Amino acid sequence: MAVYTDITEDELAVFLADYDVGTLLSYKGIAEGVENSNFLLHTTAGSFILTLYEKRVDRRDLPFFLGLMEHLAGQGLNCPLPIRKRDDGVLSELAGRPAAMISFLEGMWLRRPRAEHCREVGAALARMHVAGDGFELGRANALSVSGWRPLWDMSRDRAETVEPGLVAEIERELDSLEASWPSNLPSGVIHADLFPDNVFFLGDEVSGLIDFYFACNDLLAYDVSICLNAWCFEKDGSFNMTKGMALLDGYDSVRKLTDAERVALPLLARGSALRFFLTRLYDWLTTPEGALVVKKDPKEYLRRLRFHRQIKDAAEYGLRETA
Ligand SMILES: Nc1ncnc2c1ncn2[C@@H]1O[C@H](COP(=O)(O)OP(=O)(O)O)[C@@H](O)[C@H]1O
Ligand SMILES: N[C@@H](CCOP(=O)(O)O)C(=O)O
Repeated sequence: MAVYTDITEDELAVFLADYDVGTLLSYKGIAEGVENSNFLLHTTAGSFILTLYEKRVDRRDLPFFLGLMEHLAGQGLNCPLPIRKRDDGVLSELAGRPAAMISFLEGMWLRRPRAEHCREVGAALARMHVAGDGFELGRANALSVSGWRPLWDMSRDRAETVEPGLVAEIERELDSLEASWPSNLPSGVIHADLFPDNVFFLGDEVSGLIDFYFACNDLLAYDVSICLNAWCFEKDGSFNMTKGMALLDGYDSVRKLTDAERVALPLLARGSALRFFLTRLYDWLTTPEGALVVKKDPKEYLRRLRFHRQIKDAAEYGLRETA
């Protein structure tokens, strides 16, 4: 589910009066998503997504997220375009929440992506990295290395209920990552959550990227490692090297990874596996039973983290030698 805040037709009519989007024909809540409340609106001018930003989104970040989508769309990337109000602003308020409308993208996300889709995603990620160049606003990544220990501290006391021995293992991992995390790799605007549910396809081609609400400035190759984690493991937990190769080839076809990025990839993949493990662990331990949100299994990312620890060279992900 992701309709935490419901809206009435009357509230919506008042909200829409600030926009030049024709007359409302219908609206409905969208069940998918985790963070915010989303509605699909049909008006005489077309289809739109209305998002009410919920408590985990800091409203001070909204100009970055909305400005970024506008910048990327302006660079030709297929992503939602925030709809401007009559007064030219993009941010509004509805039912006591910050709210915005963005353009509706056609397509659907793939439940069972294949290697050719991974190639497409790699290329789309690289296009986003290139398109992000020149975006004038900045946002630090609260979920990078300096954010992991505070996040862990919020779950630490109950972590062993998930798996005995976890406290010692995660503390060793944090010590190791904190001591060796790179800072001198190419950086820029990253999506930071480019999971299959945030990439739309029409047929076998990417039709759009959505959900920029974790986007920030960070290492570009960290974003690549997030995609390796999110796209290239099978349901049984095994890494699919064909998918890894396709994703990295796709990325390289648009933006070549530097030698330093290639060397750092296993370390970055450990970090990104830990990042999703930690947020899932927190949600796992704090989401009340019976809540309508689907809890994601933290152990899935613990297994990935353990896998990456064994990797000595990015060639094991399918990364080819540079020509
Ligand atoms: N621009 C868009 N065009 C079409 N559908 C969208 C768009 N943005 C969001 N959606 C729909 O809303 C769902 C939730 O959006 P998402 O941004 O992932 O929410 P959350 O940030 O709450 O996780 C998506 O899975 C998709 O079905
Ligand atoms: N991709 C994250 C959770 C964030 O969900 P989203 O619906 O905002 O993409 C995970 O899988 O842990």
